[in-house]
Amino acid sequence: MTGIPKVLSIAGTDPSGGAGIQADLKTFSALGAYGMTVVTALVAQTTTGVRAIHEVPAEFVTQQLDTLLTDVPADAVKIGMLSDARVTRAVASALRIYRPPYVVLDPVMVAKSGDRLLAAEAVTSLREELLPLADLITPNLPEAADLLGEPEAKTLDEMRDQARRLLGLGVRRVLLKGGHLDGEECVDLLLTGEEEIELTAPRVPTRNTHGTGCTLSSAIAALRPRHEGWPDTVRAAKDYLTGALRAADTLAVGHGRGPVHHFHAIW
Ligand SMILES: Nc1ncnc2c1ncn2[C@@H]1O[C@H](COP(=O)(O)OP(=O)(O)OP(=O)(O)O)[C@@H](O)[C@H]1O
Ligand SMILES: Cc1ncc(CO)c(N)n1
Repeated sequence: MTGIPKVLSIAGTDPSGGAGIQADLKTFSALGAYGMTVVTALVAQTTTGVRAIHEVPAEFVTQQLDTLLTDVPADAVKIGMLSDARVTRAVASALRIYRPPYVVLDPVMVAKSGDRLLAAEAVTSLREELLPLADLITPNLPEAADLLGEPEAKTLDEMRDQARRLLGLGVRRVLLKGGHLDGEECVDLLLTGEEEIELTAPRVPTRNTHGTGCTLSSAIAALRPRHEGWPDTVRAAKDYLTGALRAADTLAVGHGRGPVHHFHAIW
């Protein structure tokens, strides 16, 4: 496409600015996209964890989506925290109506602090209604295990098997993130149905990793309209994230796991 891509994040909030919709907007701006948002939940959280969640009624999520998308079509959509099954279904129904060209689904379930961001009973709706509408899903290892109803992968080989089984659930492409495994490198696996690609980045020695998942999926959505294909886009997005992680220690935000630092990159 030509021009500036208009990219929509459908997600929850983070007042500390490190994760959720705030991280998504920072990522969109840093990568030269025009950011838009539909809020699914207000979350009282910071670098130390989640204190409370105030859910947005599903009807109001639909109202936000209709109001926005009848005026401004999105060139790409990133979906993050959905909170419950009704919101999940509301988002699925809007995707069927408005058919944005690229849909990146980060199946957010549990925050790094261990707090649930998606009701356990909503996993079925996520799997059955939303997964088939996504062009790419970006689960971490616990999320992949939950979607498959299996134990978490502990090795790269187990990751590969699970990524293949996720494709079997009817999703078009899977980026299985290996950030939770140990090792000097962070290896993610991209399965497109045609190719299986290992994406490797050096593990940045920092405890400031709040918002890595949000940043990666947003970077993919921001970059996809201007890149050739998914492998190219995902590589560029991972490079952006690694840079933001390397810059994380220049920030000193909060008493827990601090956020990554978004700066204006050349794309
Ligand atoms: N210390 C690190 N250095 C480099 N890359 C990392 C590091 N930690 C995570 N990553 C990368 O960050 C991305 C997100 O990985 P992770 O598996 O941590 O996702 P996540 O658990 O969904 O994140 P979040 O908790 O923010 O939702 C992946 O590409 C992963 O490889
Ligand atoms: C709103 C929100 N979305 C996603 C995450 C990822 O952990 C978070 N902490 N908060």
